[in-house]
Amino acid sequence: MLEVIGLDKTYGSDDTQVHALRGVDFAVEKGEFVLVVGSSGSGKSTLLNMIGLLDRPTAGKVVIDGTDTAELGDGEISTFRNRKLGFIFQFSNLLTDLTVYENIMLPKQILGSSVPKGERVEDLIRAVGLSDQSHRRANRISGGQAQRAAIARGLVNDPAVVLADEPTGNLDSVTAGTIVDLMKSMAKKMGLTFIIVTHDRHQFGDVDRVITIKDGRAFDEARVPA
Ligand SMILES: Nc1ncnc2c1ncn2[C@@H]1O[C@H](COP(=O)(O)OP(=O)(O)OP(=O)(O)O)[C@@H](O)[C@H]1O
Repeated sequence: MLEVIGLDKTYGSDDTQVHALRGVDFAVEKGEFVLVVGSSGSGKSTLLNMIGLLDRPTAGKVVIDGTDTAELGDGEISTFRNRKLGFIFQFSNLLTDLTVYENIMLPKQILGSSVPKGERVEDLIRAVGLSDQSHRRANRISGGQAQRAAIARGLVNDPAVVLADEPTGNLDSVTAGTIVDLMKSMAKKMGLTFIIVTHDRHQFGDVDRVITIKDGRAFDEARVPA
């Protein structure tokens, strides 16, 4: 489903170079629920940005659902990203003038799916527990409800891989727990592959895999060098 091969990322020019990723290799199977952890500045967001095709690596490649994304031109990348990837951020980033329903529909509209599959969207909204909020404006709902809407928006195009950067980082611990439960249940129900960057590994309980980033290198949980 996802292969990260020899991924390297260097920021800046000669005198001020930061080598953020150094030969990162791993593969994730369909349906895996994976956490990416590591101390501040270790390279987690850089890795997520490369997998999310928001930035290009200096070397190496990312293969998503059989497509070598290094081969995609700049024009093809955004369509591929909208079709294959779902994003959930720390802040829900909803458009406050739109309703919950309209926010959730946005990725579908960007993709230009000619007729919105209304019924499936309704199912999704029900599954995230927002049926009675879907016609409220996004600025009239709570932080937890906004993150539920952001999850639905991230899943609406039935992505091959869902990428989440600190999805519980802005929530109190009780609400964060409900959001973790929701992501896990949606992953199971829809057979989705999740890759989640978090500072709070324990909030997530049992997961399929934990990848630790240390100084730009990736390690499986049991093998992180001291
Ligand atoms: N756009 C950029 N330009 C230059 N350096 C950058 C850029 N983005 C990240 N870096 C540097 O790359 C390294 C890795 O940063 P990154 O944001 O990936 O770490 P992180 O593990 O996500 O950190 P945090 O947990 O604090 O968000 C850091 O040294 C950072 O300063």
